[in-house]
Amino acid sequence: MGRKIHFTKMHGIGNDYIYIDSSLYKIGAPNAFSTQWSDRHKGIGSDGLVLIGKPTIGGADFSMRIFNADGSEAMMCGNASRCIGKYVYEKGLTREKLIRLQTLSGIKMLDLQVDVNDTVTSVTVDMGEPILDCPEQFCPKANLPEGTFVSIGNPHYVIFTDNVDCVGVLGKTLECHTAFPERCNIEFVRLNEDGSLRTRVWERGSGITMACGTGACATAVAAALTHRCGRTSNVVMDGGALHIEWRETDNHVYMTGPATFVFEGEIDIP
Ligand SMILES: N[C@@H](CCC[C@H](N)C(=O)O)C(=O)O
Repeated sequence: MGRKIHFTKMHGIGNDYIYIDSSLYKIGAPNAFSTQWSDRHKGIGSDGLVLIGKPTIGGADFSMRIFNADGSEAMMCGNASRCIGKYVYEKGLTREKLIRLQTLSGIKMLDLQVDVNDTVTSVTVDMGEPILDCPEQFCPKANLPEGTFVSIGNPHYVIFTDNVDCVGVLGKTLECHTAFPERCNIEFVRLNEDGSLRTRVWERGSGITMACGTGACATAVAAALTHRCGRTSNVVMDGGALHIEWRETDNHVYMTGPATFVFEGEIDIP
């Protein structure tokens, strides 16, 4: 017999996901549900599905699993991490403002900024250390535009170009390029006159999205490595901006930005 489950739609500067408290429901086939529910015509409409659960390891308060719109599971999601911080605090699942989130890429610390009305206005996420080594099978001689590979829980290839709108033409081809055996998220970036970084992103498994948190971190790291910026920068994506700091003292990347509730609903599952 079918049942109804409660979901919450949230976005982080336009990167929208369906959030489900998986401690309340058993979601047997999250990959298939992500594809079905993400459909913007026949489903709820989103860039993917996020399950918020109890941690399965010590030292964490909550856990996150993130599925792209094509059903593939990712190791990490920057925008969803911030949304989870707002979700667990404002829905009363915790009173803590420092939250340890278990992800497939390790435990991430969320630092919530809360106003006098007890509303979470922004969240800073310690995204950990960037990994700059290319994947083992990466073939530098492959026919790729020049770019910088940065992994920050998931893989990104950052291309500096004046024409960031080529995301629609090149994104899919580069995501699935033979240089990236596990596919890749692709960022097209232009340095603005004010020093900010205008970025358009093609996400592995979801296509063009309005923003990508890990993509913003990868962009900032690539810009610092190539001396286009210092160690702090504002990354401006289609849906808004994130502040990124690649801290010298611990080599960690810190991402700060908002998180927003959109609506709540119920959906039938078999
Ligand atoms: N939107 C995310 C990243 C989601 C996963 C990515 N598409 C992948 O497959 O690696 C973010 O905000 O970081």
